Amino acid sequence: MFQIKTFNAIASEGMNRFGKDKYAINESDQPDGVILRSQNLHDFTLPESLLAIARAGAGTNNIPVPLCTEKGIVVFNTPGANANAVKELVLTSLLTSVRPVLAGVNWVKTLEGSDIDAQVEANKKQFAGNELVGKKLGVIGLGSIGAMVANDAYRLGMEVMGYDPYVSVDTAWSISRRVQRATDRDEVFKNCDFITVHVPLTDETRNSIGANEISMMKSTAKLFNFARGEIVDTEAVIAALKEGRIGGYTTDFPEEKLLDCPNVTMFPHLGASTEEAEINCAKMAARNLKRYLETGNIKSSVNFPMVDMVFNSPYRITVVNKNVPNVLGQLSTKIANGDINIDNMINRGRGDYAYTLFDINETDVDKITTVAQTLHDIDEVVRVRVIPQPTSQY
Ligand SMILES: NC(=O)c1ccc[n+]([C@@H]2O[C@H](COP(=O)([O-])OP(=O)(O)OC[C@H]3O[C@@H](n4cnc5c(N)ncnc54)[C@H](O)[C@@H]3O)[C@@H](O)[C@H]2O)c1
Ligand SMILES: O=C(O)CC[C@@H](O)C(=O)O
Repeated sequence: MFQIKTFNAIASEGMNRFGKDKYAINESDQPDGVILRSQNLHDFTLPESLLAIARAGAGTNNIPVPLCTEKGIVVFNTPGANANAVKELVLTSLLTSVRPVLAGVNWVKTLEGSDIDAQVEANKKQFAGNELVGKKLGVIGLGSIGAMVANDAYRLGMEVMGYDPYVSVDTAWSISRRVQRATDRDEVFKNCDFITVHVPLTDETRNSIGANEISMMKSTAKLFNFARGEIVDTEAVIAALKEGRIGGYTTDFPEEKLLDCPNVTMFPHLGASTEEAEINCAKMAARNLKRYLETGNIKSSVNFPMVDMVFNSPYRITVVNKNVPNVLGQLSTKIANGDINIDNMINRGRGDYAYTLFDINETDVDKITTVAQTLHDIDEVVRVRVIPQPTSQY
C-alpha cells in the first residue's frame, strides 16, 4: 500500500486515480507521496518515508526543491495544465484595463427612478475607454502561459513583442512568427504599452522588475503580474504609480501596501482557479506521482532527469546518487557480486545528482533486498528502491 498525503483540495478527477487497492489517502504521517497546490512546504519537516512530491500547478517555489533533491525526493509539476486558465485571466485583465466596464456595471446597479435610460445616456461617457487593437504588448517569459498570451493578443489585433532567453524549442515552434522577438529585455520596457510577466520565481527573477526597469516604461504603460508577487519590486511600483510614472499595475498576488495605491488591480490568486485547470492539474499530478511510485519512471520533474524505461523484468532497482564518476561501475559490480543479472538499465544525470534504473532478471526477494542494502554502502548513494513489475505500464 502506498501512503499519500494531500495538502489543499485536489480535484477528485485526479485523486480517483489512486485506486483503493494500492493507495491510502491521508492515513499516515509517513507518506510515500505528497500532492498539493500552493501550500507552503518550506516549514514542513520532510518525513524519511517521502519519495516524491507532486505539485498540481506550475510554480514550485512553495516547495524546498534543493533540500528535496539532496534527500532524493523527486518533485513534479504540471507544466501547461493550467496555462489556458491563466491566459484567459490575463486577457480579461488587459481588456478591462482599457475599459472601465466593471465600474460601469456597478454604477448601473446604483440607479433609481423611471428615467434610467436618460440617466444612462447622460452619464455613460465617464465609462468610455480605449481599444487594444494596435497597442503593443510585451511578454516576458514565453513558456506555456506566455506563448498562449502572445499568440492570442496578436489575434486580438495587438502588436506583440516577446522576451525569453531560455525559450524551449517546443514552445518556440508554437509561437506565431508575427510575435517580435526582443533580444534585450530593455526593449520590452521601453517600447510596450502593456507588459505581462510569465517567468518562474527563481534567484534570477526575484525582484527582477524594479526601479530601473520601471524607469524605462512609458508613463501610460501598464504592468501585469500573474507569475509571482516576489518577481516585481512592489515598493518601486508604488513609487512610480504615486508619481504617475506608469499607468497601472495588475497583480494576482495582493499585498497590504498595495491596497490604497492608485491604479492597482488585485486578484486573489485566481489565475489557475477554473474547474478545467484544477481537473487538468490534479490528473497530471496524480499520473506523475503514480508513475514514479509504481515504476520509478520520471516525467515532468523539476529536480530529476526524465527517465522512461519499459518495465519488462520481474523487479527494478532504482538508485538516486551524487553525479560523480565511478558510481555506476560500483553499483553494477555490487549487483553482479550478488549474483543478479541486469536485463536492462538506464542512467541519467541532472546537475549534482543522477538517477539509475536496473531491471533485473531475478525473483528471489530476499536476494534482491540483500543486494539493495549493499548499494546503500556506497557513499554517493542517496536512495535505493526495489519495485516489483507493475500490472500496467504508464
Ligand atoms: N497566477 C497563477 O495562478 C499562476 C498559474 C500558473 C503559473 N503561474 C506562475 O507562472 C509561471 C510561469 O508558468 P508557465 O506555466 O508559463 O511556466 P513555463 O515553465 O512553461 O514557462 C516559464 C518560461 O519562463 C522563461 N524564463 C525563465 N527565466 C526567465 C528569465 N529570467 N527571463 C525571461 N524568461 C525566463 C522560461 O524559459 C520559460 O519559457 C509559473 O512558474 C508560476 O509561478 C501562476
Ligand atoms: O493552485 C493554484 O491555485 C495556483 C497555482 C499557480 O500559482 C501555479 O503556479 O500553477
